Amino acid sequence: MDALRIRGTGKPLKGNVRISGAKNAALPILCATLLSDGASRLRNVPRLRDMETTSALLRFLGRDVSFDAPEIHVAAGSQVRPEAPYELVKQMRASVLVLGPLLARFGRAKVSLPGGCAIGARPIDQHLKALEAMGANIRLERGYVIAEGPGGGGRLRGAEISFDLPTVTGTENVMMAAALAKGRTTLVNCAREPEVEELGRILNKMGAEVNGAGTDVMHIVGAEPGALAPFDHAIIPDRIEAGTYMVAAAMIDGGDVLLEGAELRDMEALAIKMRAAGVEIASEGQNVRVRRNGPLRAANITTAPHPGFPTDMQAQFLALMSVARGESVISETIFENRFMHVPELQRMGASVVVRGNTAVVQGVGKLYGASVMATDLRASASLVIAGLAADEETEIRRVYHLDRGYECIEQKLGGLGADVKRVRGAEA
Ligand SMILES: CC(=O)N[C@H]1[C@@H](OP(=O)(O)OP(=O)(O)OC[C@H]2O[C@@H](n3ccc(=O)[nH]c3=O)[C@H](O)[C@@H]2O)O[C@H](CO)[C@@H](O)[C@@H]1O
Ligand SMILES: C=C(OP(=O)(O)O)C(=O)O
Repeated sequence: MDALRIRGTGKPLKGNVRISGAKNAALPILCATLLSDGASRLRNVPRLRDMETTSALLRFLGRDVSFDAPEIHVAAGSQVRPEAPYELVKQMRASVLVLGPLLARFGRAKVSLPGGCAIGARPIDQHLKALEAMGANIRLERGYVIAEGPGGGGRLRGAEISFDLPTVTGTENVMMAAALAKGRTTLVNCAREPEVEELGRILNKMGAEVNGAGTDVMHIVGAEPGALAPFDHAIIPDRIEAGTYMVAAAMIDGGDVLLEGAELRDMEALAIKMRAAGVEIASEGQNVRVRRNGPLRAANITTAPHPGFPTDMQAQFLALMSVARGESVISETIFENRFMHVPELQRMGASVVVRGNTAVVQGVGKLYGASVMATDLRASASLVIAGLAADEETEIRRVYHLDRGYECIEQKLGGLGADVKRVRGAEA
């Protein structure tokens, strides 16, 4: 397994970094290609393990996929197998996003339950409840969701659905199902993430009628069977990757980084907290400038669905607060087990106490390089960020988590002056 070695140079990050396309936008959009035949082209796709996994899944389902980053081409193959096996789903929970499109398009789907993961249980009851409201018959058997359209494989019908809580992939799954359902679907209490809005744009490009994507109420009029068209689309920038570099730039006084192609509009909650901590954040044309000039102040955050503070930035912000002046309180309200980075950051000298869903961080003057273990994607990112500001060497093991979500991280950080090396086949 690969590891990353970071030598803390004490020097602030400086320079430009290009932000890649958004992983969490590309995933549902790739699944939306199942709704039509013909050849779709997706541009600005990041070179990530999750994109490889999705390509493998689409191939398994019978699609012809060629992935040559930053483009993916998907075309209909000769046969369809509406089944997502455990082997692929366990590598990436977002594989569950094939459920809605398969069911809507082919009248049936068999998709492995994703199972629990490091950050929480992550049930999919809201996805299933909504599809049932659209007429699907769903049963769980031997770890699989087995779903059929009404009357043993018929067409889903539009419905009125109110989610018990805003779920990102749940909203996306149901949007794709509604895009081919008969009649009109109303979705209430939808997730409002920019990636959901982006999926709405794609479905409209394909010929469905989606209104309100990006707000909490959506109306979708399904297209007739066979009427959705393939698409050509460039993915929006990855706000979580951008946010991660924003935090990295602020770790050491004097940091000055231009995030090329980042969209500040999608990162307001983070930017406000960064400014409260004393970091300058401003749009510069199509880019975002991050500058730290002076001490960092403690700031409290509470994660919340968009437009609130993103849970996917909590670990990185906590790493930042570990070197700020004073006490900050970090509350995680989305996932029940998303402080896995804390014990590793403690090994590096961070002073953090976790009680339930809250972490209280006392900023320290210095972090120390250590051997640490990545446990999930964003936890890994927080360890990288801490390693930048630590003395001597930090070795981060199990970087495969990081490779799910950060394209060329060692090159990108290297371009900003950091000393980061990948060690192939390091001890697990
Ligand atoms: C591929 C992708 O886009 N992943 C993102 C997506 O994950 P994902 O879509 O899995 O996260 P959700 O928005 O569904 O989860 C939000 C909360 O709802 C709960 N829940 C969800 C569905 C359900 O049927 N029942 C239920 O109880 C979850 O356990 C969690 O507590 O949104 C998360 C929250 O912003 C991000 O951290 C992930 O990076
Ligand atoms: C949790 C994440 O991804 P996933 O939903 O694919 O696990 C993430 O992107 O931070």
